[in-house]
Amino acid sequence: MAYSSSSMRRPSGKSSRVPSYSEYEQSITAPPLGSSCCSSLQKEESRTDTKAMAPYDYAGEEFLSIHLPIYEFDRIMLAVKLVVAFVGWLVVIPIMLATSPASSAAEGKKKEKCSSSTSNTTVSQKKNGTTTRTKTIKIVETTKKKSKTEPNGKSKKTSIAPEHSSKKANKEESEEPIVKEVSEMANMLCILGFMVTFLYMIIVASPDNRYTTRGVFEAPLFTREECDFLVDMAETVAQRNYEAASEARDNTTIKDRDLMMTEPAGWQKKRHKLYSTTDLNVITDPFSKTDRQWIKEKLNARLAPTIERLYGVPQGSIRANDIFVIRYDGDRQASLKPHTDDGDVTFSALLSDGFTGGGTNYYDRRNQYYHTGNTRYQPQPDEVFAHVLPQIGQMTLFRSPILHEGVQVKKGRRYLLIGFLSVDNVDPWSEDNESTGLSWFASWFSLNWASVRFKTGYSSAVYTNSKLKANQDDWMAVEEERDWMSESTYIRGLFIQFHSHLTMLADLLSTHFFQQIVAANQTKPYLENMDQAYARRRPNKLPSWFSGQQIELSIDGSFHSEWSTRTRNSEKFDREEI
Ligand SMILES: O=C(O)CCC(=O)C(=O)O
Ligand SMILES: [Fe+2]
Repeated sequence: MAYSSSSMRRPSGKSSRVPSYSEYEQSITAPPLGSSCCSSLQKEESRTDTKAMAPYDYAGEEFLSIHLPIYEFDRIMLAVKLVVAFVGWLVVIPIMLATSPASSAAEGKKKEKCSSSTSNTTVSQKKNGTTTRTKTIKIVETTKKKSKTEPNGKSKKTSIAPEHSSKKANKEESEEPIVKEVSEMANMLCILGFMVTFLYMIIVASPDNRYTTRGVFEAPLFTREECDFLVDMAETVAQRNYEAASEARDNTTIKDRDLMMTEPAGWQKKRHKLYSTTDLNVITDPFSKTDRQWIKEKLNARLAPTIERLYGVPQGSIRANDIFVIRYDGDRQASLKPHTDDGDVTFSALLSDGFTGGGTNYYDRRNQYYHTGNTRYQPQPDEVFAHVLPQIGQMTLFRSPILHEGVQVKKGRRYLLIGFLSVDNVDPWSEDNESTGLSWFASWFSLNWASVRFKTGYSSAVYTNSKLKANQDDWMAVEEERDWMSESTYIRGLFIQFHSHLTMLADLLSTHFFQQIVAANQTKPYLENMDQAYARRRPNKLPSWFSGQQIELSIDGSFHSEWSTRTRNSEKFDREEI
């Protein structure tokens, strides 16, 4: 079975409206499954330039149980629809709505004179003794002097031309302009109509929103054996932490040493300030270089292409804010309250089974907005739109602003590998903030993305402000360091308003759904397929899973801060070269 055979690309019975795919397939020659290149770690030399690759050549496509958008094609269609909406609302409909002045022919002539001598801005007219503001658009109809003129002064044969061409028309002696006018009210309605259409298309009809805002997706990430391996890896790291904490005398040499010594020993308990989990971060906790390499290769081969295919973002635009293993125990930390994550996309892979309870609840927050004034509104159980209890090795992928909670584990242990990911429009590691190739439709025109960026803008403004205040005696005097964002509380206020309103819009307008994109019983062949494809053709730009965990980008794409984890561990970072 060749993985890229065209008949396998789409599940049978699904519409195939994608001309671009046939081109993609022609450019791919795939060795059959089971050929020798199975280890992604050993086959670096077999990787070839990916420039010839199709943008959405996704190895696991044959296992998909849903029809994913063809982003390039759909975005072009969206752009075409936006242009049509623009022309329709702002040109065609105003022309259709334009009427001749309802006044007498003589008055009409007077008006013509007036209009031809003024630009197409608003003018005032005296009507019944009152002054009314009129005419933002004028449409000039020209007629031959000698042509038959109807009693109402309208020409039988008319040609419609915008007002700016009236000069030309006037030059021709034989022509006499008749001005049609669009009332201010009709104009406003057209502009409003365009704005509503524009927002509808961007919010609801864009592939980047339709499939991503409030959808929760499930797909395989690890085999059972790999999950066991990861759990062992995490417990070994915890053991290392515990030993180091035992040797240390107090909290000064090891942060939160006392907590580290409490059960489960060696696990962090206060790493996340607001919604603390019992966890181990792959960077700041002592995972070995081999451990990290192993995780990185799996994420490169399986997670990155899935995110790219699902959300329509280039792999090089993905950067992890935080990747960690989390542990719930029925008799210790057993749950996590409803919250949203710090990033654009979250992945969460289940690494264990044999526990009771657990799973993740995803909330539809729409009701929350109807409880106006109740800022402490608690999400209600009936607002859960998905309770996801996957099989071991399966991951869920969702946009981080979706409200979710870790459901209480009643008995046993539940381990997860979790990542909060950012999708960047500039490459933070390039010298000159190079573009990552992220489309506008997947970024500023995507409600979730834009909403998260505005939050980043807010925190970067607050950060800059507080840093300057802390570091400078007279911070107001440090002209060159102050930036426009840190200057104004209004700007910061605006950022936070944009953030919460865009999140609210996405909550209100998006379809909430859960979708298993690859069936759990396909885990083995699916993962093999993904690994082989990765071994054959590694993309030019890969996500930044590790180094990216320490930085934040400000809204304009420049670096704005380092996480304390980086600051505390800079030596280790340099040494490990991750
Ligand atoms: O336990 C879960 O499934 C959710 C965990 C989570 O949301 C988090 O760690 O941010
Ligand atoms: Fe979370």
